[in-house]
Amino acid sequence: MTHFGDHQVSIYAAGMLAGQIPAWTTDLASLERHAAEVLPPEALGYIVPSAGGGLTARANVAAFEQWRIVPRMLRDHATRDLSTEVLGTPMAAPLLLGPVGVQTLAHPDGELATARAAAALGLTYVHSTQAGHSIEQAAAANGDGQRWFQLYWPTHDELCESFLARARAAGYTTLVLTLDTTLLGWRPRDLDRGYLPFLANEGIANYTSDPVFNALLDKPAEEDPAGAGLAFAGVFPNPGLSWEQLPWLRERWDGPIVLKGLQHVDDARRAVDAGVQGVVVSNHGGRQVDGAVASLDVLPGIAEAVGDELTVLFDSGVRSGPDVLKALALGADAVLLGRPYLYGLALGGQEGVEHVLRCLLAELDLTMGNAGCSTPADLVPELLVRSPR
Ligand SMILES: Cc1cc2nc3c(=O)[nH]c(=O)nc-3n(C[C@H](O)[C@H](O)[C@H](O)COP(=O)(O)O)c2cc1C
Ligand SMILES: O=C(O)C(=O)c1ccccc1
Repeated sequence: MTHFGDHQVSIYAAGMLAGQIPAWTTDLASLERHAAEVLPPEALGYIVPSAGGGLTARANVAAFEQWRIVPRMLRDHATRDLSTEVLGTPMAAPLLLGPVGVQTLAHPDGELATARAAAALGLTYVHSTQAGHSIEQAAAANGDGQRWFQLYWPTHDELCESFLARARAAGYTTLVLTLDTTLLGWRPRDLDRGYLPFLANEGIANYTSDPVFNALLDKPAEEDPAGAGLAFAGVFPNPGLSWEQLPWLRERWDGPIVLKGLQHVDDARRAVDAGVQGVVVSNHGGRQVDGAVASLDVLPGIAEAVGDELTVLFDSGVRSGPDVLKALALGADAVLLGRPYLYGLALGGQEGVEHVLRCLLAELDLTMGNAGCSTPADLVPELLVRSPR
């Protein structure tokens, strides 16, 4: 049982008694501003912005504001327990570190720092296909921790099989198949800078550490980074994917499969028929379809349609403990965090990631307690009312 609130409060209480203030802000909403002060322009320009004019990214955050918590009183919450189990994976809290590519842009330790932070807090690390460190390196950093692998399904079957075999061998238990990025979205901030990390061989470590990928190259990646970048571009976009291909993947991965990026109830119903175990209701943090519906707005409908048959995860716009509470109350079994932990990574590597997670979990724990809730099972729709925006 983990009392994140007590833990965090005691850390800061001890610090305050010693006349210290925390190294970084505990106000997660302002983390982006702090990270912006330390991140190089390319990194900042890649991580922070979203597709188009940012309508969906803003809507994701704003959607949480229309839901308000109705705290309940005199419900003993002296003993609180945030722990849960999702698809057989034990979690200290219903929060995963979502798959984010190219974390080496934020900090040289990149995914290694994130995988270590996740393990230290008993949370699940999700390794991106676009990571700056390889499947095996991140697994070693994650150690005894819990880890899932996110797949961008390459157009090259043998490469896909190789990724799956490596992930399985390195102890990743669940496969997260991302469906919303078969083409990179229209991202003016990257386009205007003429910058894409992959062409500079940032974020293709899983590929350049793969024998099948390397066999596609004329020269080793170290000798010809541009060639490796182009070879990546030859296998990455996969707009031809369709539901008909899912059985192929199902046959090649014997653990749970989660489809990430669903926004429509009918797609969630098809996921049930496809024999997968879960979905992530997500619009990729607004980085793909600008103008897409806010992710939280479609969560209740999807949870109602498939919540009894599939594990329902959620991301896009989670910025605080109360946000996690709201997503769970609206039907999510757990949420994935995106940009906020990247800001922590930028500020302080592993410690920075841990700081963000501790703050978020402490705020969740304290908010739950003050609302009269002791466990994730207490987070039900009746805890919320809808207020005008
Ligand atoms: C810099 C960056 C890189 C990302 N890379 C991936 C990725 O490789 N695979 C993936 O499935 N999602 C990726 N995502 C999307 C996240 O998994 C997640 O859906 C999104 O960040 C959630 O929104 P939030 O940032 O508002 O929390 C990325 C997001 C960011 C910000
Ligand atoms: O930038 C992203 O959001 C992302 O998911 C991605 C997709 C392909 C290559 C690199 C990153």
